[in-house]
Amino acid sequence: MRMLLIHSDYLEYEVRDKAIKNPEPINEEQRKGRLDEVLAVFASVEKVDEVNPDEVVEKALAEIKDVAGQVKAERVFVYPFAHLSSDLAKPDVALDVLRKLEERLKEEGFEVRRAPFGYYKAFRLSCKGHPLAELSRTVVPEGEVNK
Ligand SMILES: NCC(=O)N[C@H]1[C@@H](O)[C@H](n2cnc3c(N)ncnc32)O[C@@H]1CO
Repeated sequence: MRMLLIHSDYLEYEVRDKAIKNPEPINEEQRKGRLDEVLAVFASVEKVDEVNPDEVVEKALAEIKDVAGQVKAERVFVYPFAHLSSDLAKPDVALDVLRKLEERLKEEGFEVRRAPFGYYKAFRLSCKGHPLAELSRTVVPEGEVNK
C-alpha cells in the first residue's frame, strides 16, 4: 500500500460520480464529509498487498501512528486514492483493507473518517506546510519486501 500523508487544517470532500461499476453503498450523510486539524491519508492499496491484507493493515497502522505522533494529530482521514500506484489491488480487497484500517485506527483512539470508496470526489485540503506536513510511506507484506 502506498500512502501520501498530509497534515492539514482541514480536508473536505463531496461525492460526484461513480468511478467503478459497484462502488461502496453510501447514505446521504456520507456524500459529504469534513474533518478539521487532521492527518489526511491518501491510500492506494496494491496488488502485492493481496498476499496478506491483514499484515498490510497493521503495517500501515504503525506508520500512521508514527506520523500522527510526530505531528500531534488526533484525527485521521482515510481517503481511497487510486493514483499512487500503477499496480492496484482489485476493488473488493482494497475496500476491505481500508475498512479494516479505519477500524484499527478507531481502536487505537483516533477520531477517524473514511471517504467513500469507488467514486470520483471533489475535495479541498489545506496543508499546514511545516516540514513534516507532507510525507509518503509504502508498506508491503513481509515476504514481498525484497522481491
Ligand atoms: N480519486 C478518486 C479515486 O481514487 N477513486 C477510486 C477509489 O475510490 C477506488 N479504488 C479502486 N481501487 C482502489 C485501490 N486499489 N486503492 C484505493 N482506492 C481504490 O475506486 C475509485 C476508482 O479507482
